[in-house]
Amino acid sequence: MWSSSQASTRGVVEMGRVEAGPSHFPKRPAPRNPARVNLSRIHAVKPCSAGDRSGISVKCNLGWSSQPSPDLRHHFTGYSSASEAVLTSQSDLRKLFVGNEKIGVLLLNLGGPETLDDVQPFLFNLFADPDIIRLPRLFRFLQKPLAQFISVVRAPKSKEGYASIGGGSPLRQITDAQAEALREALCEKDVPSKVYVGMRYWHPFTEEAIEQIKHDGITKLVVLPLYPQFSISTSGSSLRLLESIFREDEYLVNMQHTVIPSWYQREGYIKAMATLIENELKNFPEPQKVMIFFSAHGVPLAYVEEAGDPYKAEMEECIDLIMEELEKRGITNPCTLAYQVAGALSINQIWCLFFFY
Ligand SMILES: C=CC1=C(C)c2cc3[nH]c(cc4nc(cc5[nH]c(cc1n2)c(C)c5CCC(=O)O)C(CCC(=O)O)=C4C)c(C)c3C=C
Ligand SMILES: [Fe+2]
Repeated sequence: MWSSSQASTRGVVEMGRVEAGPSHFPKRPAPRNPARVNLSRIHAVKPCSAGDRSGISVKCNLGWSSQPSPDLRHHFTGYSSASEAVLTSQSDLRKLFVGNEKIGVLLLNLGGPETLDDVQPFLFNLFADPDIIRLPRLFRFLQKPLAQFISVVRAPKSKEGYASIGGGSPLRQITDAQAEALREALCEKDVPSKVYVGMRYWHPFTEEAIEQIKHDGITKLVVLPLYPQFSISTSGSSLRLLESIFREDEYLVNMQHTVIPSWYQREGYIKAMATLIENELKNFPEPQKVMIFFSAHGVPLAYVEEAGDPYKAEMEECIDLIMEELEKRGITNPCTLAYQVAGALSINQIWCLFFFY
């Protein structure tokens, strides 16, 4: 059941419009004491009215209050009880109906080149994203030429990396497997749903997934970025794109939808991470003497310090939770966290690049 305390916690999301741009981020770190939010408890759904063309609204772990009006609490409650349908195959859409509703889940991810020939165009898409390379307003017209330049320069090094892991990114395959596992799990919970994959920078593009969602006549959509922690450069970028697609589209604006902006604090995730570490430690002759080294992707300092990106705070809190879980299991190893060099480029670094090449 919905309660006001749940509604004001992190991860409880109200949808109707996506507001994922940096300008919407409060300039403070994410609050501590996260709530463990259950997917089956998504309740704060705000349908868009026909007149509301503003897209999707993410009331997320950024400390915004998300008090749904009482009549909106019921939007998802019918799902588990009303689902007589048994979904046996993604393609059998007749079995997707729950009452009069067809439920979809859209998994968002980065995407990756599938072959070495894809590397340069993939990099172009990535660097053309203003959430990855942020240029001052005056220089925005340079975004695409710059993306072309950097992608061509970067491609040989990137190709080496992808060649060393078999000639392409495994991300599509892994994400497809996650989608199928999620579909099966939802089916077992009597929530037959179709699960879509929308990548930001390579196939299947988010736009392609959205076309499929419309074609399938989905009436309720859950949007789940596959990044456990929220960052402007990852989930934020995908949600911002989604916002622009929704804003332009009558069908989507009228479709009920909800977003899970981050899920790093979910019990299942924390326990899974702890189990991975616990099992890995067993490979050492003296496990208690091992330092646990967490390696996270870096993001530009300005995102965290100026735009209020909650990524660093969420990452550190996530690690605290994993370490607490390990402690409960009697594992008290020391740990450290390092951020990999963020590829993000500031305008100064871009000038250096031009100068250097
Ligand atoms: C240039 C800026 C970049 C920022 C900011 C950034 C943030 C960021 N990225 C991930 C996760 C992944 N990134 C991946 C590839 C990748 N990322 C960048 C640049 C930035 N990332 C580049 C140039 C590339 C291409 C590879 C390369 O040339 O090094 C991937 C791999 C995708 C795949 O092919 O499977 C992931 C995963 C996070 C989590 C993040 C911020 C939090
Ligand atoms: Fe990246």
